Amino acid sequence: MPLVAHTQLPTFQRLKEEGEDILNPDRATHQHIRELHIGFLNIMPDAALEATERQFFRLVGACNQIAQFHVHPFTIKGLPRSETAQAHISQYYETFEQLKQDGLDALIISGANVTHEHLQEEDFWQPLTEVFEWAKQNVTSILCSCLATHALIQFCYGIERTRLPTKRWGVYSHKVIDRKHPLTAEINTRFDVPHSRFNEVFQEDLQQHSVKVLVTSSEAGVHLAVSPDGFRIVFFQGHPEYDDISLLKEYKREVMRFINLEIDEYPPVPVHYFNSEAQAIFHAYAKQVQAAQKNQLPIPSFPDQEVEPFLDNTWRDTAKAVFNNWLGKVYQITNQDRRLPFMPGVNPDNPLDL
Ligand SMILES: CC(C)(COP(=O)(O)OP(=O)(O)OC[C@H]1O[C@@H](n2cnc3c(N)ncnc32)[C@H](O)[C@@H]1OP(=O)(O)O)[C@@H](O)C(=O)NCCC(=O)NCCSC(=O)CCC(=O)O
Ligand SMILES: N[C@@H](CCO)C(=O)O
Repeated sequence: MPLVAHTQLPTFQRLKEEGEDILNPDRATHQHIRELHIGFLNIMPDAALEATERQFFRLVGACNQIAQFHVHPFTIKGLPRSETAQAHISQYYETFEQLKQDGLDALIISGANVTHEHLQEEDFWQPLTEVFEWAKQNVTSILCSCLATHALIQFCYGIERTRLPTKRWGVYSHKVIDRKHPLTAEINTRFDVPHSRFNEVFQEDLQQHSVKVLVTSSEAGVHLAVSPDGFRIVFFQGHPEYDDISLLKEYKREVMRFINLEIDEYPPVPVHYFNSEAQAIFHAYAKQVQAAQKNQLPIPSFPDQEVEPFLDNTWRDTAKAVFNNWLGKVYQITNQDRRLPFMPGVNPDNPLDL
């Protein structure tokens, strides 16, 4: 929540010049205080459906303890769903139709699993672009994670993602390259983010289309970027929402695929994620698995519980800070009527007046 410049203290002016959010007393007394309504389009596969819900709800809830947030989960057609997942959706999710009528201040779109070579061949492509088309006109800002980022970058700017020779998988160090942008204001200038993807969109391609790149990693590429208007679409290529154990679960899935003879090579570990103790445990486990296979003995169970105490979360604080900046800015410019994206006087082509 922004500071109110309730006196002439020079610090207010100085901070304002540095880009800090400072409200003048008149604006502060006339602000229409209300709750924020955030849509959450969950397109993750069944196994991660509820974990992903928790991750994004947690980020929204934990980023700011003062404002009130209503998060509205919904999904789209074109994704395979088990009976259990479908029952969960039917019981607890809202419909896009209803949300269109009620209005949203912000929209989060999760990552997804893909099965086709080109994103436009996925069954969920058309429904996803329908949500996006509506949100672009009616929602103050849309935040996309990983696959949603790839899909919307393709849809908006015609940039197709590129398949990487090996999966980008691990926890990577990042640097803020635009320290003036309100999304990166007052956050750590170097911080970690998990990535988990076979594909990438590149900084030069984004910049050629005037997409503003804010945070990059020398090893993992772009993490955070915004649409040319500076705010209306926020792109995350990494997964700042991941739990401490999310990459461990993905690693376990890959090892299980090896054990079940679905892949030929024992999977590599996600990089910069396991410390030396955890790596030693997994190194020993890989040897045990391969020896058991060779000698046709029972496969020892995966040592996840042994490893869990060694896992660190080195990304969540910054993830919360970015979310807080994002939702704070949404609040400052959204209309009192939640069906309208902007207050009077806000320029949709440059809503933050950058
Ligand atoms: C890795 C798995 C398969 C693990 O799921 P499993 O059901 O096997 O897990 P499990 O070991 O049986 O454990 C079940 C418990 O763990 C929780 N759990 C499951 N997945 C979790 C996760 N990712 N993070 C944290 N917790 C998780 C469950 O809610 C459940 O908790 P309770 O028991 O407490 O209820 C899943 O998480 C998954 O499918 N992840 C999504 C991977 C993915 O498709 N990502 C795409 C995004 S990547 C992208 O968008 C770009 C794609 C690209 O470009 O390549
Ligand atoms: N953007 C509004 C808050 C939401 O009603 C204001 O600043 O008055």
